[in-house]
Amino acid sequence: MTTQSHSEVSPESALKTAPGAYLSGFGNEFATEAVPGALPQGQNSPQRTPYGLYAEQLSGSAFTAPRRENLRSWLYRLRPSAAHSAFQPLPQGPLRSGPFDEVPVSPNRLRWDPRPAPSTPTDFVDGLVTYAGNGDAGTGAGISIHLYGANRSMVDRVFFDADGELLLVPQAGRLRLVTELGLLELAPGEIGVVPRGVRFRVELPEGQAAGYVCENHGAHFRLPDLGPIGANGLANPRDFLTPVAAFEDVDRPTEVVQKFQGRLWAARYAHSPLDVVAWHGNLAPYKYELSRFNTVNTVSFDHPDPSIFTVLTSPSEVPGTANCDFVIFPPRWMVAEHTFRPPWFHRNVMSEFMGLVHGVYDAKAGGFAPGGASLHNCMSGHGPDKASYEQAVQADLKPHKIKDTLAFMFESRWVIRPTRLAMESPALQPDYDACWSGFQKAKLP
Ligand SMILES: O=C(O)Cc1cc(O)ccc1O
Ligand SMILES: [Fe+2]
Repeated sequence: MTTQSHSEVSPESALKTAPGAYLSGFGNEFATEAVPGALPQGQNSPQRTPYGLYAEQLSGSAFTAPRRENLRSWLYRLRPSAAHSAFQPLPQGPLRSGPFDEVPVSPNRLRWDPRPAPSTPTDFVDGLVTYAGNGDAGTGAGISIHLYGANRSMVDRVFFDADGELLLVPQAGRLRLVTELGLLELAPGEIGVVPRGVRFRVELPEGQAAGYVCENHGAHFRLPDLGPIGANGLANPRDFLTPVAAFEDVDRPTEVVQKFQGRLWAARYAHSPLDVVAWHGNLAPYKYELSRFNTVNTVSFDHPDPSIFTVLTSPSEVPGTANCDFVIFPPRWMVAEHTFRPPWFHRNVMSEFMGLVHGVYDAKAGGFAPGGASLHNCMSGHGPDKASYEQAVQADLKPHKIKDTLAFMFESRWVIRPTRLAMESPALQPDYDACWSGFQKAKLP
């Protein structure tokens, strides 16, 4: 158990915590208290809790889900989170959820330039723009893919997502997520996951930030099985970090915004709801530094399918066929002999949405910029652009390190359907197909 002093107050918010204090491990049963003695011992719901804190169970799975799937935490807070007025609808803005049927889904390969930074004051919630998705938040399947661009911290405003867990992939600017369960600080190169329903405020220590969000409506993200890789490798459990308990005791009115069935709703609280003094359980936010990924790949010839780069997976009910895989293309040595080393041409049944945190992706010599995105849906032919292809077939196959790059993919068993906003965005590249034109015909003897 971790305990902390009540007196360490971060200057930016009234959060009582030791900054950067995390508990390590994936999916562990954690127990943490920001005030000594706040966590009840031996039971979850005593008649009288320590200090009169309010006990609340937050569940992330059905009560009766198998143990492996079962997620819940017990929160001990200054006030019940039930104490609020009615939620009122907010304007819809550019946020969407499934069913994604605003525009006919295109079979074309699509690619977007980075979004320009917002020109008006925009916080994380206002800065979320939905590009694509599948499934339906209401039926617990599929994903929604958003990009965010923000230039101000949320102030007296807190967000939670009733439609799914949020996988955040920062691309520019650090994020400080002040969550009900503690402080999660994220920088580009790291990812964070906030469970469904967990309230949080996003502060921007650098004044601006941009990145990607996968909102997962399906089974929660977990580590993939390793099969013949063995007991270690890829993302190792101990590198996942969950914040220790931290709370703020703030009596200013706070707007709590929730995303519920694709729409935003807001309610007033008389106080900050980030007032959880202690908690225990296995449902909590976590972060992961992607440079910790233990990359496994060929030491002979060819390269395995990119599933070898899976960081987290959200399974569907069909074995091995994910609702969503989060896959990265990290820096790594290329040593394959007599091999075309970049991604080959392929047409896949799974659909692929890609983003780039920094650097250059080895299948695209141009046009795929950090902060941009691409979408290759079920059965669409894609792979190296002409420039990458020509370079790779001529390359001297010495061991070569792919450095200073970080691309990623949200891959799904269901077609990823773009929104109207994405299809009508000026950032949508009209000439993406051209990167595969002009290939020389193969010459038969
Ligand atoms: O489309 C992509 O660039 C991702 C990808 C990489 C690879 O090496 C094989 C298949 C695949 O979808
Ligand atoms: Fe692909």
